Amino acid sequence: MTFPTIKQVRAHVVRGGGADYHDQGDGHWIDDHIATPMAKYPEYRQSRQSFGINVLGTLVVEIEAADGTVGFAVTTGGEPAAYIVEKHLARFLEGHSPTDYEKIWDQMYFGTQYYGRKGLVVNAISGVDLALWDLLGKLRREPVYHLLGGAVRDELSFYATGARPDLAKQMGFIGGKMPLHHGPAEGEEGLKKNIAELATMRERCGEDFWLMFDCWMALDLNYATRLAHRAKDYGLKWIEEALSPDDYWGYAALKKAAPAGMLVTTGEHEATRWGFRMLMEMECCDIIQPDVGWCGGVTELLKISAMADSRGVMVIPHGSSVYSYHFVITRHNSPFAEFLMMAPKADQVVPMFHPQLLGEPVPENGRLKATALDKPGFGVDLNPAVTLHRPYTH
Ligand SMILES: C[C@H](O)[C@H](O)CC(=O)C(=O)O
Ligand SMILES: [Mg+2]
Repeated sequence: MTFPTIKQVRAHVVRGGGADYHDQGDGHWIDDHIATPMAKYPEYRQSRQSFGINVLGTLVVEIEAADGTVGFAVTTGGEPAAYIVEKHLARFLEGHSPTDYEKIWDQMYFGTQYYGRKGLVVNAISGVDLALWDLLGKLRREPVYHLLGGAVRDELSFYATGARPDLAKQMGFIGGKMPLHHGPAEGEEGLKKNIAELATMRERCGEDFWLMFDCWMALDLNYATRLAHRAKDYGLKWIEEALSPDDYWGYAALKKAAPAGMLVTTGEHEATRWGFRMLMEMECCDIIQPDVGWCGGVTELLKISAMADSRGVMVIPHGSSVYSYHFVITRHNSPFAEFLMMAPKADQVVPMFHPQLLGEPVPENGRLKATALDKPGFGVDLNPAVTLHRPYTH
């Protein structure tokens, strides 16, 4: 069977929400005094945008085949990632078959290894990889989840990330992950406030609802251990990304020091099979949370997930919208998924990558049927109302 070869790869930049979900307007819960590694500087404590969390914007990668079919994907990376895609990665695709995604991934990774390996470059590689899977699905007229082995369950169930787990419970989600608002620089007072917020949510949500803290790399081992032990009284299910992603030793120690039954999770800022191998071999966590648009794309996630499965580690991707949904539905060791509440007050369900995608499915009553994914590729279109800017060509 012959497939049309890849004619052109294009990279665009878009501002305003979407895959760069931290790029929101004023008054959004996601930018309201959240603990970060920059919170030790008082001038950067109130707003993550103040230190540049949204500086990159969304990267849109389009891959056009010789027959005119276009696959696309969105991720974070903006203009610098667009440069890498156009000036460096495109050469490994154009003129080749879209079925050769293993070879293409290998060439993208090893062709950039001398300046890449993690972060922005792997975001760019992920964007290309996801656009390639979208193209393959469109050419084969099948949803990506069919190409990954098919659904292992009829529906996805979701926990919600946002400032209002109590509202998430009413909306049918299985749990609520709250941002941690105060880090070590705010001392004992801040720690008490964190615990008070958890206590309030436990009171409102009842005993059995999952409650988690997202610590966004903000803590040190001592603070994280103390937080975990105080949070145990309120049934905290997991403590997420407590430490720097480079501190594998700290995570291994935290996992040992955490109260029995409380899960330690991390990995949204980790990348590739080698990064996740480190997390797993060092026994850093109970759940790994690769972002599909940052870890290397679906091609790499398949390898990460197989490794995790063999060790009894769950893979619950960070955010990632449709790129997560098509993956999670195919994997036994990914029993549920994350839904990021992007409504400014976390009081209603809106598509995670709004407004960039058309047809982006959302959970109803905390669930999404596999059949909602039954469209070619990742099943979404680029919203024509969103302005694309192509800063580089090749
Ligand atoms: C809420 C967190 O600080 C962050 O914005 C999102 C995240 O880490 C997650 O969804 O997980
Ligand atoms: Mg997180």
